[in-house]
Order: sequence, then structure tokens, then C-alpha cells
Amino acid sequence: MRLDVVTIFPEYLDPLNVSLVGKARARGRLDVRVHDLREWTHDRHNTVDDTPYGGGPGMVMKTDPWGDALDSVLADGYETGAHAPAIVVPTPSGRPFTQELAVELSERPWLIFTPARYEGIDRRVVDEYATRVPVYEVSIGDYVLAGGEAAVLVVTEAVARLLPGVLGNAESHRDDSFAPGAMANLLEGPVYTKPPAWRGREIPEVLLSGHHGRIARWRRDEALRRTTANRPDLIERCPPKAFDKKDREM
Ligand SMILES: Nc1ccccc1-c1cnco1
Repeated sequence: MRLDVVTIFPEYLDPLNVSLVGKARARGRLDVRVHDLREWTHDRHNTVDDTPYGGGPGMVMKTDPWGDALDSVLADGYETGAHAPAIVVPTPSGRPFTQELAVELSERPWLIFTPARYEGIDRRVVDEYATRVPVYEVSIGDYVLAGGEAAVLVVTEAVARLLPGVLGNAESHRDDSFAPGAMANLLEGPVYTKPPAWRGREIPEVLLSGHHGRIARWRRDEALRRTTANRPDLIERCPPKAFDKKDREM
């Protein structure tokens, strides 16, 4: 997968050089290119924004720098063999970013992120490029950020970990919260590791029993408990599947 990010704060994307995404890049699973939007400005002050038509607070990001940047990134990608790009616009007014959307994005060969600052990007930029490529307007949650770069980090990590060969077997995303299966749509329950006792706190007995069926049931009960407490909407929306026969017999 190729990822391009066009931003006025390229250094904000430095975390893409470390950890899971950094390793995926080193392994050649991910080709990440970060571009400074100001490269496509031509005035002395490298201007990227202006006052909004119709008045109102804040500034709006201008059409020309974005248009020149996206034309350049698209041309470069096509010239180097990339194909089927999609533009991802982080915005508070976008569709919610979910695991399902992460899976959809992970199946695309090329994503171009356009994190905006200020009040957003002149709408004509999205309208123009939506005639050429799929455009995903995506929100990572109902809160206000100063810009979309943090959302790019979130989306990139959620997508990268789904790429083949990025997660080792030990880190399989099979048991993720929201992954399909009996625990689908349930939050993950508590986890424990050595030592067996810590400051007078012991491990739940069942986890030491070696009885896989009882352990599986305990984990599901704990997941149900946590989901009911923290995300009752997930229970209402998709009642968890019953344990299948093999679980009951274990
Ligand atoms: N608040 C923001 C400001 C600028 C660009 C994206 C966002 C955003 C994305 N998801 C939630 O908020």
C-alpha cells in the first residue's frame, strides 16, 4: 500500500517512522510519503488560507495549493505504478471511522490523506477530486481538534495493522474488539500476566484453571460486562451471538 499525506505540519507525521507503521515501512509493506502543502504555494508568505466567503470566524484553506499538490501527488503515483487512489479527508463532519471502514481502506492500494487546519478546505477541492477518485470524508470522533493530522495517525495505524504481514501471529487482530466472531461488537475484557500476585491482587482463578471452555466463557462474560458498562449502544445495535456448540462443550 502507498500512503501520501499532504499537510502544513509534516513533522506531525514523524510517528509514522516508528512502531508498527515504521516497521511496516521498513519491511516494504507500506510506502509512506509526507508532503508539505507549502511546497505548492508561490507567494512570499507561502499562504495556504484566506477569510471565508459569507464571513464568520477563522480561515479557510485555499483551493490552489491543494489542487496543485493533489495533481502532483496523483501524477507522481501514477508515474511510479501506483493505481486506484482514494482521497481520505479527516473532518469532524465526516462519516464515523470504524473498524469496518478501516478494513475497507486497508483493501485499497493507495490512500492520499488531506488533513486540514483552520475551518477546513474550500469545498470545491473535494468536489473537484470526487469526480476523479473516491473521496472518504472521515471523523475519528465527536470532538474538536486543531487539525486533521492526529486523525491521519489514527486511521493509518488502524489500517496498517490490517495489512498482510504487518502483525506477527502473536498479535493477530482476530480477537480485536469489533472483529467478527462470538465476541463481535464486544469490548475486550481485562487481561493479566505474571506475576500471579501483585500488591495483594491475585489473578482470577479461572485463568489458572487450564479449562479452555471455562476461560472462554469467563472472557466473554467479562467482555459483556465491560460493554454493558461502557458501550451499551453496541449491545442494543448488535446483540452478541450466542456461544456456539464447541464453546459449550469445552
Ligand atoms: N476536529 C477536526 C479538525 C480538523 C480536521 C479533522 C478534525 C476531526 C476529525 N475527526 C474528528 O475531528
